[in-house]
Formats: sequence, structure tokens, C-alpha cells
Amino acid sequence: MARIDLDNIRHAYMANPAGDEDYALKKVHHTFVDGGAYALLGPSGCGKTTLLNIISGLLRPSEGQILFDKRDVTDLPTEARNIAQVFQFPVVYDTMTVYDNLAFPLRNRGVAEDVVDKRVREIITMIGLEERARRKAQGLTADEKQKISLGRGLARADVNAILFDEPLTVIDPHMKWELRTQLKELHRRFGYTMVYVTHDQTEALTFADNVVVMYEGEIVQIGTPEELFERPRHTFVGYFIGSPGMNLLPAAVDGAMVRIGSQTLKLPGRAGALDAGRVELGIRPEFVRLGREGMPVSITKVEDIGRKKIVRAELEGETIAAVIDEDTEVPAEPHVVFDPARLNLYANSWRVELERGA
Ligand SMILES: Nc1ncnc2c1ncn2[C@@H]1O[C@H](COP(=O)(O)OP(=O)(O)OP(=O)(O)O)[C@@H](O)[C@H]1O
Repeated sequence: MARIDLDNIRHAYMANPAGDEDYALKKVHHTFVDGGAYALLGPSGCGKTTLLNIISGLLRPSEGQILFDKRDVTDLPTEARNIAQVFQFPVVYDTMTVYDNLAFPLRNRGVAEDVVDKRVREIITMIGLEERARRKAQGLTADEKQKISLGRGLARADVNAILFDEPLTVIDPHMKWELRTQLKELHRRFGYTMVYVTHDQTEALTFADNVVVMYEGEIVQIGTPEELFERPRHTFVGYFIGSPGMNLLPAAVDGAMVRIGSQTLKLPGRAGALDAGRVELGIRPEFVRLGREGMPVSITKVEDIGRKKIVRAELEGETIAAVIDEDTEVPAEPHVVFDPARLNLYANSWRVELERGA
């Protein structure tokens, strides 16, 4: 498998792009390490497929270079990049059996038949199609056909990378979970470099060690699920990851103190000089404590979500959410306290590193 370097990539679909807004990818400069499992996560239109197509060679970037193990492949077509791809909808040979479909990429490379057989049997078990092995793909359900596509993508161990573009869209919800778990297990066993496009945060967070969050043509953060939860680098990551997303409140900051409306709180460190612009305080709903002390709020809604409750409230004219245990009582005169260690500060949407020990 290979390390993939995206070296100052930009892409515009239009001729003669002028400003940043004309680029579907504004600037991407990142490395996918050899053997890493990455999920590209973001809302529709943020540039995930564009980036994946640049890696696979379906698209040549307007600017920048793409390197596989430090070798420039920017001008190489897909066939010359030695990658496996799994798309959103099944790509199978209807007249071939399930077994032959899975064997195809291996036989194509002249792999010995006994090796082919061992590998195909392994994959057929993984995708749960043992009983269909000798049947023609024609007549199988869309779900089963997509499992074959997925299996074909995993058949060869000598590819540089395996790229997945929303591969589980047509798979039923229960099987989705199972296939995701198996993909993760295969990654652990064989150390593939995998890039997996999805707009579903559960899918991204359960599949990948590293989640690449994209927003408006940029990578705003690459991190483990924990990092994205605890230290979102950008306000978009804060509210896109998590359910409900991070509370973001307009704020004014002075050293280690931050003001929201008439309330003043202490930050876990000092903020250096900030450029003028929008300053926001971020706190995850899980770290908002509801009780009789702290900042007064008025409650607008309480939703039961099983073992927890989501409380929606107004604080200093802003709407916030708190996630509390189901048996926590909502007091008559409610107040909230923010866990000071969990406060994040944002200037113009980007996280401000606080100077600790101040
Ligand atoms: N062939 C194309 N020609 C012109 N514009 C395009 C083309 N393909 C994509 N775009 C535009 O580029 C931007 C990024 O699209 P892209 O398909 O990469 O996003 P995405 O994150 O994969 O979205 P989705 O999840 O909906 O597939 C969008 O504004 C889209 O309209």
C-alpha cells in the first residue's frame, strides 16, 4: 500500500477561475499515511467526490500534485495508479458467477488459481454470499450486488489504496453495521490505505481512525473521533459532529476571561491578541450542567432520547442545548454551569489555542 501526498491541490470545474469561490477544492495540502484508514466526511457539495476523483485519477487537479510513495502520479490515468475503487452503486458482471466476479481482479493480474481460490473464499464469507457463490450475478438484489462490488475492491492485496465512494448507500441498515465492522477488521489485519467518502458521521466515526472533515472545498480538520469531539478546530466541526452539535455563543474575550451577554466565565487558559472579527465560545451539550446554581436560563423544550434528555434553553438571548441524564430533575429556577475545562474559543470560526497555566 502507499502513502498519498496531496501537494497544494486546487480544483475548479470552470475555465478561468478568479476568486476562491470559483474553486470546488480551495486548497488541500495533506498526507494520507501508508496503511491509514481515512473517512472523508462533510455535507453535500463540500468537495469529497472531487477529492476522491483526483486521488483515483478520474480528474486532473487544476493546480498541485498528487504523489503515491513520493512518485508524482498527477498525470497518470486511473489504470496506471494501481488502486481499487468501490462506488455508490454496484459495478458487477451480470453474466459471471459471484465467485468469478470476485476472482476477476486477481485472475486479471495472473494470480495463481490456488491463491485466487483461497482469497475468494475468504471474501465470500466476509460478505455473506457463500450460498450464492455459483450463481450468476444477474438476478441478485441490489444489496447483494453491492456486496460483490465491495468484495471485488478488497480482493487484491497489492493495490496502492482502496477508495470507497459512499459504498453502503444501497445496503440495508443492519448489514451496513456488519460490513463496516468487517472493513475495519480487514484494515487491522492487512493494513490497507483506505479512503472512504461519506456524509454520515456515524459511518465515518465507526470506520476510520482518522476522519477528514471537509467544508466548502477545504479540509477543516483531520482527527480521531475523540479529537473532533473534544477539540474541534473549526466551528463547522463543532456543530456537524455530535448530536446535538456544539453550542456556539457570541463572546468577548479579555485574556483568560470571556463574556457572554452579562455573564463572565474563566477560560482554561489565556487567549493571546485576537484579530478583530467574530469571537465565539464553544461548549458541547454534554458538558453543560443543569442545576440551581450558575447562569440563569429559561427552558424551551425537553426531549427524551432514551437514557438521556436533551434540554433546550435560552441563555442571554441565545439558544443552547444540554444533554443530561434521564433521571436528572429540571429545577423550577434553572441555571447552567459550563465545565471550564471543556470550553473552546473561536475567532472567525477557527479555534484559538489558549496559553495554559495562565
Ligand atoms: N462535473 C462538475 N462540473 C461542475 N461542477 C461540479 C462538477 N462536479 C461537482 N461540481 C461542483 O463542485 C462542488 C463539489 O462537489 P462534489 O461532488 O465534490 O461534492 P461532494 O461533497 O462529493 O457532494 P455529494 O455528497 O453531494 O456527492 C459542488 O459545488 C458541485 O456542484
